[in-house]
Amino acid sequence: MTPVPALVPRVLSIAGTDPSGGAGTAADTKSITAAGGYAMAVVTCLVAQSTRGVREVHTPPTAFLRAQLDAVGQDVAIDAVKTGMLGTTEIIETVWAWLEELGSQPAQHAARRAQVAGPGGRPPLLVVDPVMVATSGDRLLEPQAEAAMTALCQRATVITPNIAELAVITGQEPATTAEEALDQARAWSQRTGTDVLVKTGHLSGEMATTFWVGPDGVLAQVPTRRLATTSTHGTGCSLSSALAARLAAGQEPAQALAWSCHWLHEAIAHGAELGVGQGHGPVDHSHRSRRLALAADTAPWVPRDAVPPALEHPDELRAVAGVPGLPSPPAAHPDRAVPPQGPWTRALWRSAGPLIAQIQDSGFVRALVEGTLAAPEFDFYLAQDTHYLARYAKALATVSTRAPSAAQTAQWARTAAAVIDDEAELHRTWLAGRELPAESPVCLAYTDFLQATASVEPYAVAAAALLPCPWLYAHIGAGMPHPGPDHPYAAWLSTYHDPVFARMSNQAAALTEQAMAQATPTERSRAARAFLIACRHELEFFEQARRLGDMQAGGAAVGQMQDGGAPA
Ligand SMILES: Nc1ncnc2c1ncn2[C@@H]1O[C@H](COP(=O)(O)OP(=O)(O)O)[C@@H](O)[C@H]1O
Ligand SMILES: Cc1ncc(COP(=O)(O)OP(=O)(O)O)c(N)n1
Repeated sequence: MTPVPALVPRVLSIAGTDPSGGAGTAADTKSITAAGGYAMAVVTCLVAQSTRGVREVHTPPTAFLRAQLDAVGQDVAIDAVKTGMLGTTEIIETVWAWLEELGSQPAQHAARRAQVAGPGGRPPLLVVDPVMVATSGDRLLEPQAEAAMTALCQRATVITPNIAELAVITGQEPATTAEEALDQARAWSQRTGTDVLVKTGHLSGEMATTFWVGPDGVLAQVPTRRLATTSTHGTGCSLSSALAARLAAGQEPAQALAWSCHWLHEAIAHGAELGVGQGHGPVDHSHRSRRLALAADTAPWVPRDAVPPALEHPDELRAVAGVPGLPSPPAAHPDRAVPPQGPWTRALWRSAGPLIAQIQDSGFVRALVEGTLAAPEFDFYLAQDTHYLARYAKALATVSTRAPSAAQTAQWARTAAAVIDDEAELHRTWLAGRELPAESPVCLAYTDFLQATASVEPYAVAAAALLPCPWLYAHIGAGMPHPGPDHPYAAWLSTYHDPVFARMSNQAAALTEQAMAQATPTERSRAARAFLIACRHELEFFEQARRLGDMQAGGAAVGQMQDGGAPA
């Protein structure tokens, strides 16, 4: 069957400007694009602002606002509207009137909209970010326009106020806890029928969780760890715009919220690296897409000249540069609990030190260790790891048949048995009763590499290819703090924290050390390449789960396209 392209929802932002690019229409269009939509923007107010605050606001006549809305609305079928800074009552009324009239658009527009969110005359989705005050404390909505903004909120699909805005809309004092904010949102939603995002960025505490609240209470929540950063300019604009795009692509609220919050979290985490401005800096809206572009790079993992063609002495093996484009933390040193077992394994570690540091620093591993990894990402990882362990154990068994002595054969075979009996037990318990999905491309690529290397390459090359898996896991496990009982992945972390696992890793390193010592210089060179390639497979294996949201969103949109006919 010919693949149907994923639907690209057309999302209109109606908001003010920010010439420094962090908030307003600039943030909205970047966020809609990042979330897979086609972004359009109508400007309400021209704001002379930067990361240091607002200097001046110029508001063009509302007749010109109306002219912009008509220009885009009469030409383009709009799948979702997101409003941001509206500034005055007159602007809110102009937008309201235009939204009402949008209901009588030409038929092809309605047909197109029906594909994404069911039939209906009005734009199927209206996300209102009731912007009132900027982080800098500057007002972006006249106080006398708060009533009109509250009325507009009631006709939205979902609103995205911060704590202070929620208080104005619900007529309460600002909440001081998430529970208070949830109560305010639930009561207001019961009265109006409109859903509310409760954002807790302005509260304190370890978590900055975001909740989707409807009349019956919390429909979905995305727990995210609070980041110690000042790069939070425009977070509200960005979240609401990404959400509008994901909803317009056909995602359910829970999925759309999860994607938007995780994407934003990454953008906030890397905002400071942009080095933009001297005040509250912007988030890095493109961090995720740059990461994904990197994952599609076709450059060889281990360049031809990275490893000498023959290795007479361990010192000839130099550190190989890590993955270009990823942050480069200082090269990793082996943990004392899982040290190299001689000069050759020391040289192998040295060659991969920059890459191992990148693996430890990778978004997946960090989120897993700190406990903020989303449950679907962990489940995906664990399911793939289940496939991996089954094939890894077979590769170990294959190497055992090729070992030069009975003692070495027995050691490899015992490791194979331990992988199946002990390590995979965690997976069996976690995934009990659930159907295992098929192997991912990344899992297949890694396990095919291991099984082929174990079968046909010289013994030392096979041993070196199999070593990164236990060594990296034992290294990560040994270096992390003991997980507390509330850690969602405590069972996983404890498995790799366990001294029994460290012993297994040390044994694999000792066998590889012996094999390298007895190998020819050319075999050692191939072994070093195999070790580096396996380390890189480990990085890919961890990071694949962080592409999960995109695959699911594509699937949802494709389904709707097939049911709804061709795009307009
Ligand atoms: N320091 C932070 N660390 C992590 N996430 C944050 C942080 N500050 C804000 N966020 C996230 O940014 C989004 C916007 O939150 P908030 O700051 O409450 O609203 P606004 O930007 O509209 O004032 C929320 O999803 C929140 O979780
Ligand atoms: C033009 C414009 N619109 C909105 C804001 C406020 O954006 P927000 O996302 O709430 O971000 P901060 O308040 O965190 O900056 C703005 N500054 N300018």
